[in-house]
Amino acid sequence: MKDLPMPNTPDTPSWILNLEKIEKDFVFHHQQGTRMTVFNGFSHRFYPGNAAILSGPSGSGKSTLLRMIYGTYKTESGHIRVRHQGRQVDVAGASPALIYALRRDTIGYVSQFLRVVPRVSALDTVIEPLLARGVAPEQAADAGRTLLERLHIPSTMWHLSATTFSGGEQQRINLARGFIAPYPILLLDEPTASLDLKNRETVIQLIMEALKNNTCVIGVFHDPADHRSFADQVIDLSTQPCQENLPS
Ligand SMILES: Nc1ncnc2c1ncn2[C@@H]1O[C@H](COP(=O)(O)OP(=O)(O)OP(=O)(O)O)[C@@H](O)[C@H]1O
Repeated sequence: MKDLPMPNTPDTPSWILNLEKIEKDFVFHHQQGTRMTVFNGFSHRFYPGNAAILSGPSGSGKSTLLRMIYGTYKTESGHIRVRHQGRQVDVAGASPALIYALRRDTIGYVSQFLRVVPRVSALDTVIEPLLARGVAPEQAADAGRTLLERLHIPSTMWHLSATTFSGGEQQRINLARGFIAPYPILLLDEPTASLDLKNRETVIQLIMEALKNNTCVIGVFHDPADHRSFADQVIDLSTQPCQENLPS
């Protein structure tokens, strides 16, 4: 798919992410080809410095939408247009190289669970996104230590692999990794689910700082207090059809 240059005119769109008529089905080949439609022509525009919360009942497609924007799930049809390094690109149909570049420079993602790598220290896990951008290791390590301190991970744990960390500790490593590099778009999938009050407050602070830096934050948060504290808009996905279509 060809990338479009960003038009440099007064009409330049101010959106950072533009979902156009996206469709997503899951097909269960081992169950007589049962097809489940999660998105059926969903469109929405997202803006820099804006926080959007995805809401809707369990199964309405909140995580699926984040994974489609991040390029983890394929989009059946429609477009996921992103402003990336002065160009307009489409995640739907993007090459693996473009997905890699988008994830390095433009779209950050904090999933519900940390993918723990054995024998890699917590600090190295956290600073990897900065190293991928060419930041000097000592500068990256300083930034990593600052974030780990803010998220109350004791310094005695920084050089251990997160394999044996508790669920909440792993989630904080995941958050530190997600917030260490600035991204124009930051996707957060229930990032505060297993955190205590003190750490939840730190995460809200980090989100507010990202918003001030013009990041567009799109997230799933179940606590209405989170919605009130920073959300500019709540997008209700419950109106999206979630249907099972048996093959005829
Ligand atoms: N990889 C997959 N294969 C098959 N079905 C999937 C897959 N991922 C998601 N689904 C289905 O898509 C629907 C939406 O799932 P999703 O996880 O996006 O919902 P959600 O709104 O995030 O739910 P929750 O609030 O429970 O986390 C669900 O019915 C789910 O079973």
